[in-house]
Amino acid sequence: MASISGICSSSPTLKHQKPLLRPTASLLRKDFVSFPATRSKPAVRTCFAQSVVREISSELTETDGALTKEKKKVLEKDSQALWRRYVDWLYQHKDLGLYLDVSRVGFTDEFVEEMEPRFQAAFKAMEDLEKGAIANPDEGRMVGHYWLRNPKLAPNSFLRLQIENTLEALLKFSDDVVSGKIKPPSSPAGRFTQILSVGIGGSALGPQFVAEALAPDVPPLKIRFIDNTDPAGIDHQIAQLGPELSSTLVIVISKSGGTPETRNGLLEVQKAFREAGLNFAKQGVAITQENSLLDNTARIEGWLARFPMFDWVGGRTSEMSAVGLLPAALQGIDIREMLAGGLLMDEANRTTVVRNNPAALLALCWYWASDGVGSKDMVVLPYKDSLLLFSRYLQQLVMESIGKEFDLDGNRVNQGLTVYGNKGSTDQHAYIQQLRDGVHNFFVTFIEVLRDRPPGHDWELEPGVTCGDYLFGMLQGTRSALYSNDRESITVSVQDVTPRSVGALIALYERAVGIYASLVNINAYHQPGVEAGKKAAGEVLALQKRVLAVLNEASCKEPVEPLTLEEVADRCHATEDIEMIYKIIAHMAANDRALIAEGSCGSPRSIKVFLGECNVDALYT
Ligand SMILES: O=P(O)(O)OC[C@H]1O[C@](O)(CO)[C@@H](O)[C@@H]1O
Repeated sequence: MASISGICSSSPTLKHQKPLLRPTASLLRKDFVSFPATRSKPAVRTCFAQSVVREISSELTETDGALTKEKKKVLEKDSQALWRRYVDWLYQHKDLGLYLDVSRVGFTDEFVEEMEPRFQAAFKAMEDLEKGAIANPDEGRMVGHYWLRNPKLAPNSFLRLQIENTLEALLKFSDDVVSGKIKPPSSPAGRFTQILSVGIGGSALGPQFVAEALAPDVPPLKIRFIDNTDPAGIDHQIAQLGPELSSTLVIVISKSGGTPETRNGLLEVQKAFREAGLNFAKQGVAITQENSLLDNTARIEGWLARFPMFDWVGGRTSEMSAVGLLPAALQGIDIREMLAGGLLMDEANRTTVVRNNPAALLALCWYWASDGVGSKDMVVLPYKDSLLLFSRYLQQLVMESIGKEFDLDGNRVNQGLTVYGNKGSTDQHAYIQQLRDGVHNFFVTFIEVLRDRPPGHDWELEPGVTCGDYLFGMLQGTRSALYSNDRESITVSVQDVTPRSVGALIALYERAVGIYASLVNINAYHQPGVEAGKKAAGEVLALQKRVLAVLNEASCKEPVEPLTLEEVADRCHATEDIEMIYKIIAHMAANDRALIAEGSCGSPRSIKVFLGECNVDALYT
């Protein structure tokens, strides 16, 4: 007898598949009648390059020496043309100290002109959204994250007061926790020292990004995250807390209040509290929609505090709601400054002049670079360690918003914009080789931070050069190297990583996503595709329960009746799910679930399986 220790058979090697041709892309182009086929970006960019090439060929008639000289002259001309483009298109927000350089994206004036009606429609849609239109038609919801930083914009005084009161309440709660006025019941520390945030997706990514970007080196409360239903990951977080569990404020975040991963995280943490003899309720905080399962649990169990997540704020745009603001405030981050940065950026994004509207400029570049169908990926490269998680945060914001099967008119479009990235210059030693020389399927967004270190801390590690100068040089060098090989890039520059600039960056991308969604005519604010995976996961767990019941029945027989996989599937009335049944059994066997299998795990057909013990009670339930 052998217990199966996992899925032993090697999975079939996936044949390399050619990327799907994009019927939708050509469809879209056809639909877009004002867009002649000649619009194609490579042609236009060649055009820009060709003017230089023409100059080269007319001048390269001399000897080798003269040729070199002429080449140099031409290169200067090229750089001057680039410089003109840089200056012409550079966007600057003076108050925020934020710059947006789109000069290394090759859109033409004609393209901008042709896109103008679409932009005006997008601006109008955004205006309506801010006034409270049902901008998420599938879910019949308003979309109000812009009101969070300017409650006066909310369409009625009830919503305005909800926002203002929540902000006041969470600031007061945070002050009381940090000052020790609100304290854990049985901690030797006498005050909360740690936060354990339990949440997933939009209920984790914003707080994670902001903590990494802005938390001081010695925050009043340190933060950790449980953002998965991986038991080993959860154990690790709890183990790392050790005795400080008694001074840990557990913030459970879930808009719906019913996300399984978050529920599991909560149950695991509550178990750890019980085992440590601690009263979870006195250390638990819920951030969720009113009357959700989580809200009701927290209310009935008498948790320390509850804060609302509003119906009209989506998970991926919730960083400036209680979801992001409470953990940030508890870490000593100035959340009013974050909101101020968001507000200033929102104001800038309300102009209907594309070249003066930073979010529209981003959307313009995305459309140009990816042909409005996601034909190229967006690589996000912040050259600053503290912005490491910005790319991961943007991944959800952009991909969950833009990745849609249908457009607003019900046409199948399979839209998307793939986002990935990590940080520079680290990634120069990982995948930038491919970006420069390999498959041309991306455009880059550099995030540049001008300030290297706080004033007074810098030093020259070689004459005239600091460590930060190297980082700067790496960014500029990579930007140039990519451009010289026809790879497009956007550069967003901020003076420093501050609550204000981070708030502005979040607001910039939230708006860019909204505008881009309008340009490609999709609903950015729902996520129907995620439901399919959740539903399928639920079905797997339901099948597992049936498998266990069948095995239990056979194992309670005298003598025990080992079953083949076919027999299990048959008795579960799930012959079509035999592969899944094999996987369920293999997974249970790998986890000491009193399951015994005979046969070779490499040949599933030979396996016979039964339970190590019979649960008589379960037979009759
Ligand atoms: O906050 P909730 O309801 O737990 O949802 C978590 C995440 O799950 C999703 O609904 C789907 O991934 C995201 O949109 C959301 O941010």
